[in-house]
Amino acid sequence: MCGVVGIVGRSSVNQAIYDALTVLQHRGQDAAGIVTIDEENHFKLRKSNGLVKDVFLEHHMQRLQGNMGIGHVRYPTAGSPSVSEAQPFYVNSPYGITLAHNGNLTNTDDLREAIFKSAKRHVNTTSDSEVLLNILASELDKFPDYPLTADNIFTAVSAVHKIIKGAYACVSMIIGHGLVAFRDPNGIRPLVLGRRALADNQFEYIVASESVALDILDFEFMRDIAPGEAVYITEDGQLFTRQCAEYPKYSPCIFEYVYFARPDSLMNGVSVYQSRIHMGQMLGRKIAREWAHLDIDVVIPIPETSCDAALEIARILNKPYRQGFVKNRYIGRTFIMPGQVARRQSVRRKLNANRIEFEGKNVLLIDDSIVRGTTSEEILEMVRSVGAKKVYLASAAPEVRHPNVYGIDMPSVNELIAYDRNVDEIAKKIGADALIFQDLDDLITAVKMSNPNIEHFDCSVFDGIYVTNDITQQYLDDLDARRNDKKKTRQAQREAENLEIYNEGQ
Ligand SMILES: O=P(O)(O)OC[C@H]1O[C@H](OP(=O)(O)OP(=O)(O)O)[C@H](O)[C@@H]1O
Ligand SMILES: NC(=O)CC[C@H](N)C(=O)O
Ligand SMILES: [Mg+2]
Repeated sequence: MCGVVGIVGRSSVNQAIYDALTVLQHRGQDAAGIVTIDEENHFKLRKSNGLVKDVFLEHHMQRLQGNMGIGHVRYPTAGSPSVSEAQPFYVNSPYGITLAHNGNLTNTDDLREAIFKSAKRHVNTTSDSEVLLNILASELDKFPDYPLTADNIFTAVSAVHKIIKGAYACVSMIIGHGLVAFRDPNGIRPLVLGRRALADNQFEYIVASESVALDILDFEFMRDIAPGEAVYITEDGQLFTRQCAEYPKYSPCIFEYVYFARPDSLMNGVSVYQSRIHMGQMLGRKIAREWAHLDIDVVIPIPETSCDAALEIARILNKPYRQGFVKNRYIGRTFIMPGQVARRQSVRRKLNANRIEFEGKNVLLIDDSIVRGTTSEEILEMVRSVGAKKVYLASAAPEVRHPNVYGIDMPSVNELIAYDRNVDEIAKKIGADALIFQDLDDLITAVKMSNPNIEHFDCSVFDGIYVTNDITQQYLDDLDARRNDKKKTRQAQREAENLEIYNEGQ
């Protein structure tokens, strides 16, 4: 679930983009990149594998000159984790274009072949995002006159919408023009628009995955970019917007609210924090209904994402809420780590149980979701070892039983703990005395409470319904074969020394 940002400013944007990426870090921990356009109309690019704080050293920042730029934090969901697939990507024709992408395309193989045949474009990596950039470039190339008009650019985005499938929230820059951002017709991945007034009543603009990036940079939140909509901000700060999809349909990914997004973000008119409070209310009521016979001493969240829901559950059950785990603040998110060994080890290093809260007690542990079961299995072992009597577990999301194809790296049903298991079997595997999941209808209600206008969500990981209508069993089988954990580990070793054609240096 990567994070993207783009700024069209009136002074240097390097530090602002860096700061935005630090608050989008929770969306991708594997690689980071920034590209700016300097005074001489040259792209200045720095990207590499690693966290934002490690990728950009002072000399890189000094080189990232210019008043316009885009940035990316990566959580790989297609291609390889090699540094050559870190973003933003660059193509030199037409004009020079760079692009950063959050999401995942579902017809990449066809597109790769088609773009080679139709436009003789060779895509040198296995990244879906680089294919996307080449499709956009090829559509922009169809207009003979320079410079491109806003109308040309929107026509190109409309064509892109017709050609590509899947999830995409993109920021892009075209030399001599400005910044272009667009969101797929289902609005699966988030994208927001903001502005900051200058003394002369002109505006600087920002586009970002989450509104938290606007907050910390003192940009005013204008609105979500609509599904299918494109935004074009010229280098001198003129804003153009247009709906470029024929049939846009709001279907945001519900897992953003469950886990991915920061609670202080506002997304599709819904406060992520408030949606988690509502998830806690719905689940709390279900627990009160179905577990009245259980003797619960204390409610304890498994940090960090579940804390907001857990507090509400404790309130509804009228039980004490306790911070039973201490989280190591220097360890990132476990779920978005690339391999199972790393995920398992990092749960241990990240969370430690406070014996005093567990010894001799019947505890109700709350997590926002149980996906592979890595966290729950480790945690259950841990709390037993510090003397918990009975351990009950509740998940603020329903059972995850289907792969994700839209930018969450869950390619293989066999890696999902709820696949082919009922709740009792999952409880047994995890080692819980009792286990309860949120109902999907309740989860949807919880998120919709803040914005009833959203008619539909992408809930594919829970119900197996893919909003792009193009996902076949064959596609899922191929995805599994290509991206399951074992396969990725082998690929990472092989790709480690891949050539970095476009990277400007260390
Ligand atoms: O069942 P699993 O496969 O373990 O995945 C689910 C867990 O992973 C996430 O935590 P993570 O540590 O990534 O981040 P957090 O600190 O934001 O909770 C999520 O919040 C669950 O705790
Ligand atoms: N999670 C994402 O948004 C990933 C973007 C893109 N598919 C990549 O793998 O780089
Ligand atoms: Mg967690």
